[in-house]
Order: sequence, then structure tokens, then C-alpha cells
Amino acid sequence: MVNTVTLELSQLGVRYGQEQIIQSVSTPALTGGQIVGLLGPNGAGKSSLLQRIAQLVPGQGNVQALRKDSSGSANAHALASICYMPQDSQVQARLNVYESMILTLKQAQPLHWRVDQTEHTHIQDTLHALEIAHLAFSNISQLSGGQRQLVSLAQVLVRQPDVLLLDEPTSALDLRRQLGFFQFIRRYVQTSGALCIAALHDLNHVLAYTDYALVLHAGELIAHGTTAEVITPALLRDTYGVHARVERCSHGQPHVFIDAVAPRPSSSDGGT
Ligand SMILES: Nc1ncnc2c1ncn2[C@@H]1O[C@H](COP(=O)(O)OP(=O)(O)OP(=O)(O)O)[C@@H](O)[C@H]1O
Repeated sequence: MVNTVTLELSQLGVRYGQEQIIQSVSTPALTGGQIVGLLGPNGAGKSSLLQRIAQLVPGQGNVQALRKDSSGSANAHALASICYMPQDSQVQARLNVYESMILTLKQAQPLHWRVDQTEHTHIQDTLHALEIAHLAFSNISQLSGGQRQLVSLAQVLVRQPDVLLLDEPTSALDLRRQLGFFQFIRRYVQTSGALCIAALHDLNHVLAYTDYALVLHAGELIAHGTTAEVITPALLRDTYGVHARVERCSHGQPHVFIDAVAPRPSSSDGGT
């Protein structure tokens, strides 16, 4: 049974102290079953926006996250569950991976501390699916960066969220695990109807694995649309400051080739 999730952002903002970091970001309703890439240069506000969507930082505007249950009556809507996977998950706790998974699962159900067999099986299945079952009894603070990243992802997935917010989720993974990661997320969103928004720097990953793209620049949403529409040489020049081409390889897959760093526009050009 597949639920359909929608997420719509209306005039979201984030302010740290006196500084307005995110300026009035609004999107159309993003529907489940998709992977959405959140792009933008360092400091553009990607993490801040994801944290604002997950209600981890305060700010103005509104996040509407709904799940329509196809088994229910015609208009059965519920609030969709949202989970955020941070960019860096340094952990000092003396927990092993399995214990951390139980803790994460139970954070969502604070009055039910008993772990039943179905939940144990679910945790084991999640660890197997991400090929980290062998780490179940390793101390979480002694994992490598890539192992920690996969455990972070497992902690998000074990809660079976409707909306996954992933902050540079493949930055520490080797090539095989990067591919495995995107295939896994693709299966998850297609079978569950969930929506995934992932902040990504690798534009070839964005072209290969995402359906839709949101582009942030200096805290503003400057472009959104299907990934193929959004990633153009003009956008790469204006947003990332590079001269680049988007060309199809022999398999027909578009790729970005970076040719040179573009000169910074002078202030009289009106650029940033
Ligand atoms: N807790 C905070 N307090 C004050 N300023 C912050 C805080 N977190 C982030 N910032 C600032 O907000 C801006 C946006 O940061 P953010 O981490 O959201 O950007 P990003 O697009 O995710 O960057 P990156 O690609 O480098 O991870 C930066 O200028 C950063 O210094």
C-alpha cells in the first residue's frame, strides 16, 4: 500500500542572530516517490533550509507535509513524518550501532520502550540492506567516516519517514557505496511513496539520480524544476562561478564537465 506524500514550503526563513540566512523560500507541492536535489555553493544555506524544514531551527514561514493514505477514505490526510540526516554525525556516546538504532526508533515512540521482535527484525533488515550488519556491535564512536554516514542513514530509515532530508549523504562513501546508496533511496521512495530531499555537491549525482532540483544561492531559491531543465551552463556559471558544459555520454546520460573557474563579476555587473 503506497501513501502519497506532499511537501510544500511557504516563505520559509532562517535567521541566526541578526543575520537572515534563508530568505522567504517557497516551493510548489513536491510529491512523494521522487528524489529532489538541493544544490548551491558552500554557505548557500542548504543545511539551514533542511533543518528549518525538519523544525530543528526556528524561523518564519510554513512547512506543509501531508501524507494521503490510499487505503483510507477519499480525503484521508495525516501529517507526514520528517527525518533529518545531518552532514556530520560525530558521536561521543558509548553505544554500539545496534543500541543506537533502538534508541533512534524509540525516540519516535517515547512511551513504548519495549522492543518487540518485529522491531528487532526491522533493525536487522535495515542494517543488512545497507550492508552494515557486520558493524551491529561495533562502538559507534570508533567507526570510520563512511561507516558513520551509513549508520546515520540507517538511523533515519529505521523510522520509515515520509520525508527524508539528507545532508550531503554520500560525501564520505566510496564509489560502490555511493551508487548503492542512490539505488537504495530510489527503491525506498518508489515503494513507500516517500519524498527524499538531498543536499548534494556532485552535480553528476544530481543529474543521474534526482528527479527535481532546488537551487539555493545566498539563502534564496533561485531556480527549481526538473533536474535536466535546471542544470545548465548559465546556472553553473552564475551559481558556482565556473564555465561548464552539460553533455551526454555514449549511454545518453547527461554529465557536467567543468572547464574553468569563471572570473568573478564586478559589482557593477550586479552579480554576487
Ligand atoms: N548555528 C549557526 N549560527 C550562526 N550562523 C550559522 C549557523 N549555522 C550556519 N550558519 C551560517 O549560515 C550560512 C549557511 O550555512 P549552511 O550550513 O546552511 O550552508 P550550506 O549551504 O549547507 O553550506 P555547505 O555546502 O558548506 O555545507 C553560513 O554563512 C553559516 O556560517
